[in-house]
Amino acid sequence: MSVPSIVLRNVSKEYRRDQIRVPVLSELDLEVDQGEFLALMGPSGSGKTTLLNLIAGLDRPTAGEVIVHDQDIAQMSDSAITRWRSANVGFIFQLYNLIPVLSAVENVELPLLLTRLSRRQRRERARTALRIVGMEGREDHYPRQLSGGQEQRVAIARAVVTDPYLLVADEPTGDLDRDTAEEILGLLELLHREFRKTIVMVTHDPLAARRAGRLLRLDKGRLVGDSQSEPTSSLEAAS
Ligand SMILES: Nc1ncnc2c1ncn2[C@@H]1O[C@H](COP(=O)(O)OP(=O)(O)OP(=O)(O)O)[C@@H](O)[C@H]1O
Repeated sequence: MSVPSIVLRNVSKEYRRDQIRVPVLSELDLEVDQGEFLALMGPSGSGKTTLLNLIAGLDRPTAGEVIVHDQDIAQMSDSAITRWRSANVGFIFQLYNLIPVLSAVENVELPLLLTRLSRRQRRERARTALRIVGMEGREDHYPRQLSGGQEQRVAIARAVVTDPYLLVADEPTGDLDRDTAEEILGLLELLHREFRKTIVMVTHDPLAARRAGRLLRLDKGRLVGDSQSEPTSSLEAAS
């Protein structure tokens, strides 16, 4: 069961602003097992989003290796990494990032435009994804007609519609009230438990972090803690 699917070895990341080097992550080692649900916490500016972007192949380290399923994604060409990302990673953001002029089902279909699926197959898959996140019957609604929690459900459907093995979530409940946040966390748990998705979630919310199987803390670009949190069993919110 504990097969590391993501391995970061001696990873450092710095940005350059004008001539000034801004070190963000330093000599970081991390293993994430296949099917693990990992939460990342830490003060603002500690490098959480930077680390998430490296894991998801959105950015490259300045030094070190980022090995995902035995491939060093830091060494891939830009086009290879784009293909890899669209097949393997689903993204969930704090502010949902839905396209306002597209309906729920059209938003969910977007990642499938890069595949060879027919229009009909795309629509079918998008409907299935919406059903899984509890949005059956809302396929033709536009984002402005949905609540924040419903928008996030649609965004999660869009993240899973290509059946990626990895979901990265950056503050997925940051803009939601407590009850809605719990529903969204229940949905992430469902995807983790029932669909065996590996999930890496950045959060400032200790209650959200507790839903994950493991919690890591970043401080000034270094991983400072590694604790098992108590998994919860509330799947009812997603049913
Ligand atoms: N593209 C960039 N160019 C230059 N500096 C950057 C860039 N992206 C991030 N940084 C800097 O890297 C540091 C870490 O940023 P990051 O967004 O990873 O932190 P974070 O822990 O996710 O913060 P928050 O909790 O506020 O979202 C910050 O000092 C930020 O200003």
